[in-house]
Amino acid sequence: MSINFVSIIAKPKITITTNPFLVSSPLLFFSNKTKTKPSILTAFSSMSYDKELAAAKKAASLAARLCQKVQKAILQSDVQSKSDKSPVTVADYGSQALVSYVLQRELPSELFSLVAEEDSEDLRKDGAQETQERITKLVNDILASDGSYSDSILSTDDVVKAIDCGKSEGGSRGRHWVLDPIDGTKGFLRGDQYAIALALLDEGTVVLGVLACPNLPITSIAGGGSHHSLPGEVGCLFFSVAGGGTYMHSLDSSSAVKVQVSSIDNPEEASFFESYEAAHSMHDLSSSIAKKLGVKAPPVRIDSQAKYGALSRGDGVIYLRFPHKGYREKIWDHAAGYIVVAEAGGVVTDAAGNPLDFSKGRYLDLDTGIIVTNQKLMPSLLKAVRESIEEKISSL
Ligand SMILES: Nc1ncnc2c1ncn2[C@@H]1O[C@H](COP(=O)(O)OS(=O)(=O)O)[C@@H](OP(=O)(O)O)[C@H]1O
Ligand SMILES: [Mg+2]
Ligand SMILES: [Mg+2]
Ligand SMILES: [Mg+2]
Repeated sequence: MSINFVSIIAKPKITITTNPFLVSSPLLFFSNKTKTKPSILTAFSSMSYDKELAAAKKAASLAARLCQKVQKAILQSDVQSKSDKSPVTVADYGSQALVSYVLQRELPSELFSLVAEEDSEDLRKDGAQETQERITKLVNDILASDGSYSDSILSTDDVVKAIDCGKSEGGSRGRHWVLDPIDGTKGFLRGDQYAIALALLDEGTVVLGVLACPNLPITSIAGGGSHHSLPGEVGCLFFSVAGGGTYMHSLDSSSAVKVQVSSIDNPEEASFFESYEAAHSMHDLSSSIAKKLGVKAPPVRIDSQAKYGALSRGDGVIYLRFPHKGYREKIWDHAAGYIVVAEAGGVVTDAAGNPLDFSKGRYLDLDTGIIVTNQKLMPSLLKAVRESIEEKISSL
């Protein structure tokens, strides 16, 4: 059953559409070069983030459970709605509230700073009380099912406050958690891929990342260009700490395996990932780059940072992302994916080969786009990217 998006009628208040899980408002839709030096990495590798990692894994796993519950209900509902703008659902809010709350409960002694995608502006408007209550019930139900914090049941006010903890500006000083409560909301609504993406910045560097991908198959998706009707067991959690490698386990277990990016160095054998949504990345540009490189396989289009997770375990070798002119990338769309790939031996740069700099606040300032591959393929990929961009510019 396909779920389309809700058309946005210009009402300045929360639009609870016929789909009770989709919350949207016009305002909300608008809410939308520094390499990790080896010396810094070495310094971090001797630093322990054990407590933070355990808290982040717990937070992301519970948020994944909340999203799975809502996605099941969305897909069982018979609602058709439509929009060409960015959607938000009760699961985005619920996931953000849950992660914010769990991190603060698990790490009570730390100064808490969270840079996250959602805020409660629209939830505070007239008519949004019912939505607030639905989100609060979801959060309390997940906490109760886990048996955590049975001493406290959250009020709607607690939930709204937990969401609003995500307003931090981040930056190059101190520690900041970085969260995308549902990355790939459009994929989530289609029943496809999405991720709960949580990272920790320490002095401007990503030092920890957890990517929960509830719909990603446990086994490789290599060779499968389709994101639909995924067979077999699904639900993966990737996690990395700087200097410690990347690991993955099923969302239903905690027995982790170390993952590594593909070592393929012949582009003819390489496959590449790109956004499912053509509005999020220029598919014509990636196709010209792939052709120049000699890539034979068609692009694998999947939503969200699940692309970084899949690449970190070698399901594909290249990820190309070229937003249309004027779009500014946000740090929560890449921080967790970046460290998951980097710690698995991959390289993530902008289109000019500059490392991504997560220390500049809520946005990433970068040249043209983001490219990801293994160390061996990066030089030829950069050359193909440069040439294709030059050709595109001269053809305009
Ligand atoms: N115009 C435009 N260009 C580039 N990127 C955009 C654009 N609009 C949105 N976004 C962001 O894309 C996030 C979804 O990630 P992907 O693009 O990898 O997924 S998808 O395949 O396109 O669905 C998506 O993340 P979520 O909002 O968390 O779903 C957005 O932050
Ligand atoms: Mg969004
Ligand atoms: Mg996102
Ligand atoms: Mg999101």
